[in-house]
This record gives sequence, structure tokens and C-alpha cells, in this order.
Amino acid sequence: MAPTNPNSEKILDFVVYKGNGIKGLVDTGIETVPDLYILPIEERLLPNNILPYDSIPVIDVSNWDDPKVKESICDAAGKWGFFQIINHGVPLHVLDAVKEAAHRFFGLPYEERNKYWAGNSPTDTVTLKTSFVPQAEAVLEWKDYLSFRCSPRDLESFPLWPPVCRRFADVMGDTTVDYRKYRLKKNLELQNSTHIYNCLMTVYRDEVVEYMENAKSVIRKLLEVLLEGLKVKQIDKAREYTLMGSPIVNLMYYPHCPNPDFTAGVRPHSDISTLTVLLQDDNGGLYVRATENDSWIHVLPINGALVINIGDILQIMSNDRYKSIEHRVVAKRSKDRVSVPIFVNPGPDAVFGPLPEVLESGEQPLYKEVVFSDYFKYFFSKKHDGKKSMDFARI
Ligand SMILES: O=C(O)CCC(=O)C(=O)O
Ligand SMILES: [Fe+2]
Repeated sequence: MAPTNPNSEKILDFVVYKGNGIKGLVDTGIETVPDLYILPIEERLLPNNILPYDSIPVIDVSNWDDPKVKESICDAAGKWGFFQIINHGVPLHVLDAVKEAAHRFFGLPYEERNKYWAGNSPTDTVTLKTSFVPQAEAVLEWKDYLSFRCSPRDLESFPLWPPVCRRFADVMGDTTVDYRKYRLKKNLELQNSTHIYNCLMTVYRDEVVEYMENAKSVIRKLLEVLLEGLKVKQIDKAREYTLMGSPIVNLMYYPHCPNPDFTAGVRPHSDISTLTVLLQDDNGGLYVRATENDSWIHVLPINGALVINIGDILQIMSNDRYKSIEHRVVAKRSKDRVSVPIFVNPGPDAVFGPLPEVLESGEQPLYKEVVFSDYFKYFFSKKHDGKKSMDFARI
């Protein structure tokens, strides 16, 4: 949607078309929020609408087989659509490393970040973007993000980029890339700044992959428990593809904002995933819708915890037993916020709809069968707009 204000046009050009992102704009030292980012009052998160004493459930998953743990997960998925898990087994250093990677990437100079800007990136498995769908938004979101497609097939292509891996393998006298050796070498290369960028880029990949690899068993467990709650006995290969065939990991970056109350880090939306595993930092700023009448609950940061939310696909598969709840993000005034969501998405050609196990007793399906890539395209054809995407599948 083209802005009518000439200053907004300039900002749109700088941020979106020149690929500086909101990070680039903040780096120019702006002291007020530009019009292009100012939400109408009725769309802002007002303090009166925040419920100060409520919180989403926190579930200790140290014993996944405990029936009480399973019950808490399925209950939370049905009542809240959002919960945090602790003692999930993903090491703290892996979580810290991927958050640091986000800070390092967005700390790179423009020229280096821009190599991965949508359209410039050497591979479509990694792309840098800003806002959500700038072409469809009259007001932009105060965020940039580096998005990694992480299906097994995408991961196979990772060793092909960036080329420094091959160079490193040559240097180390090794024909295969050994990432531990690479990290040691990285420290040396950091002192020799000609390779700094390539080193850093590889390290992000390393850390994203490490996070994803560690999170996989948590995702699997969660899906097993949630599907058991829907009377599905076992996740076979076809179901696995429908539930988690094409995960995406985003390094989200919300630079500090002169007046975060005026703008949206992310507008209210539900995720289109089956579920989302979100690592947030200690800044806070994520809010979950509490009721239909516009009240919101802050998701308190807990060190080492992962925030789990049910996405539209699982709501559809469960025929509304589980809920994909709207959430939104508000940036910080003096700190740069990062988060790392894993969107556990179906494979592109997977077809989903209410599960036969759920409809077994004669219940009417509330949704039709949909191909995931169609749902995905629809979601990315418009601005974040609450739960409207679900209309695409509703009967
Ligand atoms: O950054 C966050 O805490 C949440 C981001 C989010 O909701 C999304 O990207 O869908
Ligand atoms: Fe989200």
C-alpha cells in the first residue's frame, strides 16, 4: 500500500526497497517514530488493556511420560493455546548462542546484512526481511528478521553456502567441514578481518542448526502428547510430514524504539504453524490475547524456558479442541529485543483438515481440507490480521 506522505515514501524506500530494514533507520539516530510506523490509536496496546496479574501456564516437562504433564500440556493447548515449558532438555548454552547470533547478525554493517536481503540472498533457504508484508501494510511493523528454512532437504544444501566453509575445509586439510574446528579457526580469522563476515555468517548457520537439532526432540514430544490427546496413537511418516515437514527458524530483531507504545513490533496475529517454539530474551514484550474484548497477558521471560503456542494448523486438525491464540509484540524503548521462533510447519504439499480420529464419533468438521502451500500464500498476501487466515479453511 503506497504511503501518501512524501516522508513516508522516502522511509519506505530506505527501509524496504534499499534494504536497510528498520535496523538501518534506527542506526541513523531517529528520535521519533516516523508516521509510516504509527498505528491508529485503536490498534495500539494500551496499558488499561493489559491484565497485570495473569500469566500463561508454566509446565515442567522433565518427565514427558508423567500423565499429569501430558494432561497439563493438552489442557493448556485447549484453554490458553500458549504455555511455557521448563526443564525441556535444550541446553542453556545453545539457547544463549542462538540469541547472541541474532545480535551479531544485526550488528553487522548494512553491506553485509544486505547480501541476504530478500532478492539478493545466494540461496532461498535464508532471507532477510523487514516488517511482515510491507506491500500490503499501510503501517509497518518495527522488526527485521533473518529467516532460515530448515527442512531436512534445506539442511542438505547448507554445506553449499557460504563458500568459506569449503575454503576453511581446505585450510584445515580436511575435505569435510568440521564445525568444531571451524569455530576454533573462526577465532583466528576474527583477528584477520578480511574473513570476518564469512566467518560470522557460517557461525549463525551453525548456531541455528544446533538450536534446531536440539529443539527437534522437544517438538516431537510435544506433538506426540498433543496428538495422543486427540486419540492419535502414533505419528507415522505421512503424519510427520503434515505436522512438521518444513520448519522455519527466524532470528527476529526489534531494535530499540523512541516510542514503542505508538507502534507494533508484531501486530495481533495467530501463527499458521502446527505449533511454534519461541525463545525470547529477557526484555519481555510478547503479549497473548486473554479474551475477545481486547485484554492481553504479558508472557513473562523465564531464563531457559521455551514459549509454546498452538498454530492454526493444529487448531484445524483438532477441530477446535486446541486453540491458536492471537499474540503481538511491543518493542523496547532503550534495548534491542531478539527472539527466535521455530515455526513447525507442514510440508508445502501436505494436505490437512480435521483428523479422522477427532471426527470418529460423528462430530461435524468445522474446516475443509487445505494444501499447506495455499494457506501459507494466503497468510503472506495480507497484513497480520488477527485470526482472519483461518477463514481460508473454515467451512
Ligand atoms: O518475537 C516474538 O516474541 C514473537 C514473534 C511472533 O509472534 C511471530 O513472528 O509470529
Ligand atoms: Fe507469532
